[in-house]
This record gives sequence, C-alpha cells and structure tokens, in this order.
Amino acid sequence: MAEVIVKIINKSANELPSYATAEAAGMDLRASLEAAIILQPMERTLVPTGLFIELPTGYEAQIRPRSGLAIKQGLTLLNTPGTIDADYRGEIKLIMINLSNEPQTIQPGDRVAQMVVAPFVQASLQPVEILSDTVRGEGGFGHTGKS
Ligand SMILES: O=c1ccn([C@H]2C[C@H](O)[C@@H](COP(=O)(O)OP(=O)(O)OP(=O)(O)O)O2)c(=O)[nH]1
Ligand SMILES: [Mg+2]
Repeated sequence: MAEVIVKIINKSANELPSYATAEAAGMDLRASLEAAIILQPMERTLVPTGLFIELPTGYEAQIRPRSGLAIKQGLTLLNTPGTIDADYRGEIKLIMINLSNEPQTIQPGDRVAQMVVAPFVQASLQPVEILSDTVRGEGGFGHTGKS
C-alpha cells in the first residue's frame, strides 16, 4: 500500500476520499462546490475537488471517469486519464465534459471521478539509427485483423 499525504479543503464534503469496496482500484473524488453547476451539451468545465496530495516518489495518480455517470448522463473527463505528477502541490481539478444532448447537473459533494494511484518508471532515451527486428515490425492499427 502506497502512503499518500493529503490536505483537504472541500467546500461541500470534508471527508477524505475512500475506496467504495474492499478491492476497488480507484477512490472516488467529490466535487468541491458552493453551488450546483449545470453543464450544457458539449460544455466543459474545471471542477475543483478540494484535494491536495503528496505522492511518494515513483508514483502518479490517474484521474478517471466513473462509468455510471458516463453511461447515465454522458458526463466524463475530457483528458482521461488525467495525470497527477508526484511533484504537483496544487489542487486536483477535474476537466469534466457533458457529451449528452441534455444539460447535466453536478451537485456539491457529488462523487464525479475516481483516482488510481500507480507506480511508474521514467525512461532514459537511447538514440540509435536502426531498431531491432520483430515479427510485427511496423504493422499496427489493426493489421492482425478482427476475427
Ligand atoms: O486532470 C488533471 C490533470 C492534471 N492536473 C494537475 C496535476 C498535474 O501534475 C498538473 C499538470 O498536468 P499535465 O501534465 O497533464 O498538464 P500540462 O498541460 O502538461 O501542464 P504542465 O505544463 O503544468 O505540466 O495538473 C489536475 O489537477 N487534473
Ligand atoms: Mg505536463
């Protein structure tokens, strides 16, 4: 379990985010709002979460949509998965977009996204002229077919 230091200044719900079930990958994030916001079709907005975190070195946080909101209301994150860098000390904010044909409301304290903490590696790039041969070679974008 990775330990994450957290500061919370949520305008609508001061409880820490938590995992909804024993083995959930993501903890739900709540909208930190003083009043409800209405998103028109195709409108996007930055939703504050009131959360400020300090990740351990070598970890990132991925901000992902919630499937229920996506299927029921067309509400999702424009930049999914959002990346929270380990050295970021600002407030975690959500770039939410309404992809439905109806206006959609986000209430203060609603659980509107989820955060997955994950390890990553930084790459050191080694420039060369020729890459090694493989069976795939340059094939991609569906070249192995569908069935
Ligand atoms: O959904 C998101 C994505 C990013 N961030 C914050 C944390 C992250 O560490 C920082 C930068 O994000 P990113 O690297 O994706 O954005 P950028 O456009 O490359 O900005 P920068 O030049 O600041 O890196 O913004 C959020 O709060 N929410
Ligand atoms: Mg960046």
